[in-house]
Amino acid sequence: MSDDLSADALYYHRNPKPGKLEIQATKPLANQRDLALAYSPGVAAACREIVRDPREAATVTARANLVAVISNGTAVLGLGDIGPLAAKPVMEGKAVLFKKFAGIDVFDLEVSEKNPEKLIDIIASLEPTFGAINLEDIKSPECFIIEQRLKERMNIPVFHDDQHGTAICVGAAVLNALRLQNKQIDQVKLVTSGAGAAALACLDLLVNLGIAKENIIITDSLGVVYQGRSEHMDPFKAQYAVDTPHRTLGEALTGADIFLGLSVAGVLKPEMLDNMVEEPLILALANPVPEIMPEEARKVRPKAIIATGRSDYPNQVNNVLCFPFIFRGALDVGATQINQEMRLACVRALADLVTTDKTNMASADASEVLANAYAGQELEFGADYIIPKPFDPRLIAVVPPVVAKAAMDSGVATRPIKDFESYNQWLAQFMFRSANVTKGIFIRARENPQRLIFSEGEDPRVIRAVQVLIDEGCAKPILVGRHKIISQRIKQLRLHIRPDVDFRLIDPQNYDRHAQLAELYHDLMGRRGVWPAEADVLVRSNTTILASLLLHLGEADALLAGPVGSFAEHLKNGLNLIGLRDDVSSAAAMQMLILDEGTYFVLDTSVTYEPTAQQLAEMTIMAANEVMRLGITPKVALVSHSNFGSSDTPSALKMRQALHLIHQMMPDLECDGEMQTDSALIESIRNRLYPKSPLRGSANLLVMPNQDAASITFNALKALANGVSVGPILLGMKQSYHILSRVVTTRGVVNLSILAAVDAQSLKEGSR
Ligand SMILES: NC(=O)C1=CN([C@@H]2O[C@H](COP(=O)(O)OP(=O)(O)OC[C@H]3O[C@@H](n4cnc5c(N)ncnc54)[C@H](OP(=O)(O)O)[C@@H]3O)[C@@H](O)[C@H]2O)C=CC1
Ligand SMILES: CC(=O)C(=O)O
Ligand SMILES: [Mg+2]
Repeated sequence: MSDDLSADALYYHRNPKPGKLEIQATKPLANQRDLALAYSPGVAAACREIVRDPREAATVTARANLVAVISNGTAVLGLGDIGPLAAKPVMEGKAVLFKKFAGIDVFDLEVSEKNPEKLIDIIASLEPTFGAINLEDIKSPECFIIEQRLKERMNIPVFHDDQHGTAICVGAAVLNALRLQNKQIDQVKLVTSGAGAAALACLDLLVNLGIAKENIIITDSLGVVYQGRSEHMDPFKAQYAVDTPHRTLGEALTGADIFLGLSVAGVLKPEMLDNMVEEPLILALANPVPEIMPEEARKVRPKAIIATGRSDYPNQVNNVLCFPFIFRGALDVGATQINQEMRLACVRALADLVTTDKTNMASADASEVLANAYAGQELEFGADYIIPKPFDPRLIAVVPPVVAKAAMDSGVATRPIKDFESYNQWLAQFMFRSANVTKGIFIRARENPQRLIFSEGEDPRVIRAVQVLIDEGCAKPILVGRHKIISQRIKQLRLHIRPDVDFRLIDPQNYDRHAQLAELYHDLMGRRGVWPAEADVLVRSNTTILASLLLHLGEADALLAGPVGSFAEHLKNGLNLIGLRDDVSSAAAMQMLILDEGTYFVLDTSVTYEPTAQQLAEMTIMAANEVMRLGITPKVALVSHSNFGSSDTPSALKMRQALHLIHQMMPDLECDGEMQTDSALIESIRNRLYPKSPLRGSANLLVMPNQDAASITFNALKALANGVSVGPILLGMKQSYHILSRVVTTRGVVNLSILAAVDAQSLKEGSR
């Protein structure tokens, strides 16, 4: 490791707080009442519930989502027996990976105990605390016995990551590499460096996948493990001892197709590669430094496929690709073990993710996240891409469901999943934080798919989003754009939607209705200074105008303008050609903001610069109805610099008047004001100022006195609190007309599209 990387790593671990994780409460603990619920006396109710039925531990404690990462520090990475204390950074690392990639909570437990019997007793006694056990960096051969005995004793999954997590990733990499090299698995010769936990488990799985045992030679710190060797042997190594004249790694590699290194740094010398076939597969997986550096191997075997355990080279074969996702699937069905069926399902899912252009629930927008995360890297199945990348957001969507299914089919699931569609939607939240909030909208959009017209149909984000909408069955898209460009982009993005089959395509360069639409445009705009000749030019050149006219004619149910062009320009077209609802005097834009603390809405970020009290009241009612449509109960605060009449500035008076109007227009709405933002969000502060406020808990819809306040608040919250936004949701238009922002992602297009679809449905049903 370079001195620079070491220094950076130490800085990373030390700042801003020592270590990599902390515990966070998931429930409020702000007052006497919370204390009574969380702790004595209320907590006793939860205890009694578990006494009544132990399965309730999964509903009243964090256990079902809690994994123990346990090590005694005897085989830490390739650093050897450095002890449990020095192993702690690695275990904290595993913990944060579990959380980051799969939302699983972990306690890392470094145990100072080398005696297998005692360690087994210690770990077995932890069963009440955890939903599963991940053993880590425990040396062989003890690890085999420890795992086996714990599996027998415990009724929760026990998984030795260095064995099975590694084996699963190696299995997927080998299958894909052999496919590229056009080699049959039962014909290849494999040699290991290492005969420990990881190596032997990989071999067990590879034999299961078809490698012939007689084609394997294993080597350890003493060289080849041959039949008859007595020194430094154990029964686990002995299973792979072969009758061979070779005694060294170099000799053993003669004619070998695969080198599998799970030992220590630098043991594979370049000259040893001369003995291998011309196109070998070199898996040099020791961490942090591999058995051979890829550039050295490449000099001797230029056609080799090379993988390491590191993230700074292509083909990172590392168990991080497996453990978060296999545990997610196992925990979600309450599996009592992680068995071979589940492991094989995981191998296939990892291999397929790279080789198959498979569409899954969120593939098209997930691909954009993947492409952005690995900008500039080749993500086409090939010698430098045989295994998924750790930040591939599809892993969480694809692996847990197949693992869960395998657990159910093999009879080890205690809480089988009944509805995989909902489960998939739930998993999507790990890829996209908005997924949990929008899940109900997806379902509604799918019930009655609407015709959504996209005026910028050539934009890659729109094309990807259309793929998702079609895969999800939630819309009948219409794209405005040049046929040739859209077809090319579909191909470049490796999507599978077909123009004129899966979606309607309107090519403005080859459209026979320009004259008719130009006349309509002139009819609508003739008294606003648009001449017939101009109408003709605008309809031909401005796709938002063309799409708006089709929406006006009822040939589409909803329109998504942008993401090219300014919000103001698109809004102007919408107001001109679609117009406002009869009962409102202006439109408004609401942003949804998803933060760790919850989901909030901010109004009006982009339309009316200085709304009147009447306009504020109208937009609040529209916004509250929209929030309800999302399945969330609106709790409205009219925010201000003034707190319940503490100031009589024009702005404070305006908010008070707006409140008065809202009470008249929608008496049941939980709404109060004017108040400062902290009073709006924190009930205890509000209670000190005005305990009789009808608003309870935290407000979730913040109505701002003007556009500056709304825009500033929204952007500050989004930036500082790492928020995800959905919007702007345009309110008040006569038809479902929405505007995509210039910086929108594919997921953002999908989200606004389904909101637009549901808006169109409500319009048809007369419920908005
Ligand atoms: N990329 C990945 O995802 C993973 C990589 N690994 C890496 O694999 C390696 C082994 O881990 P693990 O199996 O858990 O540890 P173990 O302690 O169980 O096994 C280590 C093995 O390496 C062998 N070894 C040690 N020194 C040499 C040497 N000089 N020449 C040849 N072999 C040697 C040992 O030989 P002996 O039996 O003679 O003592 C033993 O067989 C580590 O580098 C680890 O980082 C592990 C898990 C996952
Ligand atoms: C990756 C891992 O678990 C190891 O190197 O031990
Ligand atoms: Mg490990």
